[in-house]
Amino acid sequence: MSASPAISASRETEYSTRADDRPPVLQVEELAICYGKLEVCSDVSLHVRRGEALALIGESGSGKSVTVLAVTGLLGRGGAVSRGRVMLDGEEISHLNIRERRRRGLLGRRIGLIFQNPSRALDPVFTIGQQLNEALGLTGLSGKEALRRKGAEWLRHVGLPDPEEALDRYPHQLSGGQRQRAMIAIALASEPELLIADEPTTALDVTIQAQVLNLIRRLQRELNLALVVVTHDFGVVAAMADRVAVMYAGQVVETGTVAEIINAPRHPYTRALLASLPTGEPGARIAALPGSVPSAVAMPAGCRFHPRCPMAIGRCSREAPQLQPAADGYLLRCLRAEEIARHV
Ligand SMILES: Nc1ncnc2c1ncn2[C@@H]1O[C@H](COP(=O)(O)OP(=O)(O)OP(=O)(O)O)[C@@H](O)[C@H]1O
Repeated sequence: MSASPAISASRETEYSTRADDRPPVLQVEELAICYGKLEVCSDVSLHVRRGEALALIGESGSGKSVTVLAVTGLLGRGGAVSRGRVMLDGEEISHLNIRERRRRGLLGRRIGLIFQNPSRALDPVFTIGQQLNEALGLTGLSGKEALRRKGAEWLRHVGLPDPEEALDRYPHQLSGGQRQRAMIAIALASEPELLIADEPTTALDVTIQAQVLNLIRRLQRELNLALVVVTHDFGVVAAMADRVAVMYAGQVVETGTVAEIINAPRHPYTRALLASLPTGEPGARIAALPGSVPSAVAMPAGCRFHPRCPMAIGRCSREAPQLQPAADGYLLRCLRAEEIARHV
């Protein structure tokens, strides 16, 4: 029996335009990404609207970071989009080089970035105020006093104590949590429409993580931003997102609302990921997921997850499943989707 027809991109488009006539802020359609001849992502489709937060989740090596790098145009040496499209507000941007992206204000201006490590994102030789000024300048704001006033306002917005004073500080004069807050202020000061947060709290102390997650979520809602948050942590998904795209081996394997994915996951990979979380109950056993994500040089034939899948049958090693609608707005990539649906 053959696999179902490839419909991922068209279905993503169909679903994404049903509820709201405006194009999504970000729409990624059947994206493939190569480094040299190596295809590290081969079929990524997702979208996010204004006021909505989408989490990208998957184990290390599943392709989350390269997907957001392709969106920002920062794939680096040898990296390129080889198929598919990235659309920002309905305009295709996948083919634009860095110079053209800068000219159109895509980097920093329309797409804000929050990285895992603020020390890498902040420039150590400039004060927080100077770095805020650069972002504010992108909105057309000018004049020393106006910039200072607005800069302090942003630092107050992200909860930095003594915002006026913090403007004159260098990054190394702030604590880790404060640096992360300053980076968030700088990312938002240019008033982007899309905010991308790649593992935004992994480098922070556990006690600070929840505060920073809450801050990003609050600002995303207040500013009605489209947010893509990259994580390997279902706690972050639950705290931050409206919808989730689960990635495995360079593909989206399941996408739906947070409630659908966390309460009633259908893909065997998502189920295994959730089953491997500690429950907190004393003596509870963790069902660990055996094996690891295959590398791009040794991608299994058929379903990429089949060697690790507890539900795999013969055809899973031969047929490559497509991302299919399993319910309204809910997409699943599994050859056994219908059987699974009967048991949900
Ligand atoms: N610069 C690069 N050159 C070649 N291959 C790369 C490069 N960057 C990433 N890859 C490959 O792309 C695949 C996806 O990697 P990616 O970093 O996107 O995964 P991830 O899901 O973000 O993992 P992590 O959670 O560890 O960041 C991996 O197989 C990785 O080895």
